[in-house]
Amino acid sequence: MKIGIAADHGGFELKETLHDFLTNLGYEVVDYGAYRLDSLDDYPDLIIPLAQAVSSRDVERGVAVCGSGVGAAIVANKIPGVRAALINDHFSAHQGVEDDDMNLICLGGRITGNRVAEEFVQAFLEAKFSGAERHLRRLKKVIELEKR
Ligand SMILES: O=C(CO)[C@H](O)[C@H](O)COP(=O)(O)O
Repeated sequence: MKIGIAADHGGFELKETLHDFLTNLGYEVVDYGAYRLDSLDDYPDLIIPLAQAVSSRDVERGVAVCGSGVGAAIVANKIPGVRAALINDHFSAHQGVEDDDMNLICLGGRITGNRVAEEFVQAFLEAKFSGAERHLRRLKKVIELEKR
């Protein structure tokens, strides 16, 4: 599975940790930056290219990190086809995929510790959309909203 990853300075160190973690698990990781710690970088400049890659299916899923994960989630969800969520618990990391077909996970580099973040990301990547009729019905309504 090809995974995209991106972070601003608030998430840079966690992104580097997750990049190594995912590579060691055998995922192909595409890094959309930042490529160095720069306290003046702006999360939209890093997260938008990642979200576009998820939307165009250049990568199958995305991992976005900023200081809180909030800005990353806000901007990623502006890109049609992206279903992003800020994740702070293990249940939502997989349930968001199983029920809602979440395709981009957002994390707070200033909130979530490295090992916990690794567990969240692994749960996210190993989860699959259930395809249950009620979830498909709701997903179709979300997709319809994007077309308005
Ligand atoms: O979490 C974030 C957005 O949601 C940013 O990483 C955070 O706002 C950056 O703050 P600063 O420029 O003060 O380091």
